[in-house]
Amino acid sequence: MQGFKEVNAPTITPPLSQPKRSKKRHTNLTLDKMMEKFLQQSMDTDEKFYRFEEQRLKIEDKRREAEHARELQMLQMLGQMLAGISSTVSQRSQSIPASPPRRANHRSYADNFNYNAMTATLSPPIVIERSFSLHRTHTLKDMENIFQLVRNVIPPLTGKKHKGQDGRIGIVGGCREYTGAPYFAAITALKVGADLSHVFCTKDAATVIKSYSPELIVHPVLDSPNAIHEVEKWLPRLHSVVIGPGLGRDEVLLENAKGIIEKSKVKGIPIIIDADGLWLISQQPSLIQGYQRAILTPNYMEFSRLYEAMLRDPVDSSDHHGCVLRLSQAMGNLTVVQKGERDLISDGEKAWSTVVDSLLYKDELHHALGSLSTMTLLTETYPDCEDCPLAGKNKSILHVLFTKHKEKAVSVKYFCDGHVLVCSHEGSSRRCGGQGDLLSGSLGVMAHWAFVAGAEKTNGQNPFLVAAFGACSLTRQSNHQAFQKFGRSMTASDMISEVGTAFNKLFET
Ligand SMILES: NC(=O)C1=CN([C@@H]2O[C@H](COP(=O)(O)OP(=O)(O)OC[C@H]3O[C@@H](n4cnc5c(N)ncnc54)[C@H](OP(=O)(O)O)[C@@H]3O)[C@@H](O)[C@H]2O)[C@@H](O)CC1
Ligand SMILES: Nc1ncnc2c1ncn2[C@@H]1O[C@H](COP(=O)(O)OP(=O)(O)OP(=O)(O)O)[C@@H](O)[C@H]1O
Repeated sequence: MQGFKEVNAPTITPPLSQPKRSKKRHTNLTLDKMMEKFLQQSMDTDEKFYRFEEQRLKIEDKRREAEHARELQMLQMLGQMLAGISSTVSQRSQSIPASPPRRANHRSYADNFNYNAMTATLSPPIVIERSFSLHRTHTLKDMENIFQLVRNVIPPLTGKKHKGQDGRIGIVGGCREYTGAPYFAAITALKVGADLSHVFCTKDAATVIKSYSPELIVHPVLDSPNAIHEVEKWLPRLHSVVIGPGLGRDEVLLENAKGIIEKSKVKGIPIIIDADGLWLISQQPSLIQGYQRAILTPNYMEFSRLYEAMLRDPVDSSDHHGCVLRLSQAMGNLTVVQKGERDLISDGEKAWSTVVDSLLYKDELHHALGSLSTMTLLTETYPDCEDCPLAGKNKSILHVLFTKHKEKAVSVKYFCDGHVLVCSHEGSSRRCGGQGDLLSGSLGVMAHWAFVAGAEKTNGQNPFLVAAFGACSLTRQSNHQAFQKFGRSMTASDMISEVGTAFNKLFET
């Protein structure tokens, strides 16, 4: 009260002539009125304040709604994108602006999509990441990205190098029956750009192979009693070994090849396993299982053999991508190149994609991701996730982590089929023998190049995937060029003559 009087003192002017009592009454009346007035003013002010506050909240709500709608829209885009990917067989058609690579894990592929910048700062950001298409198909831009990674790992030709620096490759194979295969692989390695190419073969194959080419260094040791030791002596000088072309199935030779693989693993040398080397692996997978510097290059037959040995199931002909992925995983994430009409390449890595959001309510989330009909809820156990409305979808995997009150999804993750890189570069319909040997020889060189190039050159990606893509496209391009010239009479030797120009066409631009 005291404060009230003081505050209002200047407005009170009681008449001086009035008796004390009535003056008091008058004063009381005035005070009552003033009190009433004050209360009224106070109420008005409060009302004004609340009206203003209400308006402010409305605006805030609208802003949130708009933001929310934007985020929902983005999730829908994601849904459409994934639905498109799973249903499209020939062309991926998104043209989402790529931001600097943001990898879901250390192996995920280029062109990750990061929508961070598209989200407002007021809400926790939505992050949609997807690793490089490594899925069914690629846009031209995606393909160009991988070609660029291959180009990055090719060592420049300079006057400062000495012989051997650009690659010393060993081919383990060549027996009485098969002399062409190791020759094709070894000469291709040279034509691609290796400096030295060694062939470790049996005694009776050696002279024949030497007669094909003076460029090759041929060691007639593979059937000698101390074969493993003889090859081991050379291993410190080799950058990679290709095991299998023309090796045959002789028990002694396979046993020696096994010993060479073991010695190479100890030295950490990249190993490419092809042809009869794959036969050996399908008998004893543990020999190479888990050695991630190995690349397996099976044709369809070799792939089936290995798949059945590892997964105890026949190949699922309706899911080639999944089979390649599973075989690679079963082998401990080795790089697998399944050769064929389209070469399928995988290191078994799955690509996590993530959507993070704190605004989406369950039903909205369900709606937004409704088009992800090819997805499955990840069966990871999140305590708050059991009544997730997205459960039961098939194919890829999704996990949703709700807040404590199960109202808002704070984290959504889905998963693509995994990394399956497809090389469908144009080759030809000619299927003469020896093309796989060209591939393994060129892969021997490219695996070394990519391996030593470092993560910066491969954009942090698995160098063996980059090498495999490079070797597959080169083989197919050589095939294409040779077929243009020779048609049905084209042979592996004709392809070898094209390796140089094919290489220039693809990589020296
Ligand atoms: N000039 C040389 O010296 C050359 C030597 N070479 C060397 O020969 C060795 C053995 O190699 P490989 O491929 O013939 O043996 P392997 O895997 O047992 O196949 C056997 C049978 O499997 C089938 N088949 C094959 N591919 C298939 C496919 N894609 N899709 C479906 N089926 C397929 C086909 O069966 P068919 O159709 O005859 O019934 C085939 O006959 C090895 O050391 C290699 O390096 C070669 O490099 C060539 C040049
Ligand atoms: N149907 C096809 N169409 C186009 N290219 C193909 C086809 N099949 C295989 N290729 C290409 O030929 C290359 C060799 O694959 P192929 O299946 O002939 O290997 P392989 O049987 O191991 O060969 P090799 O005769 O040397 O043992 C692969 O890189 C692949 O790109």
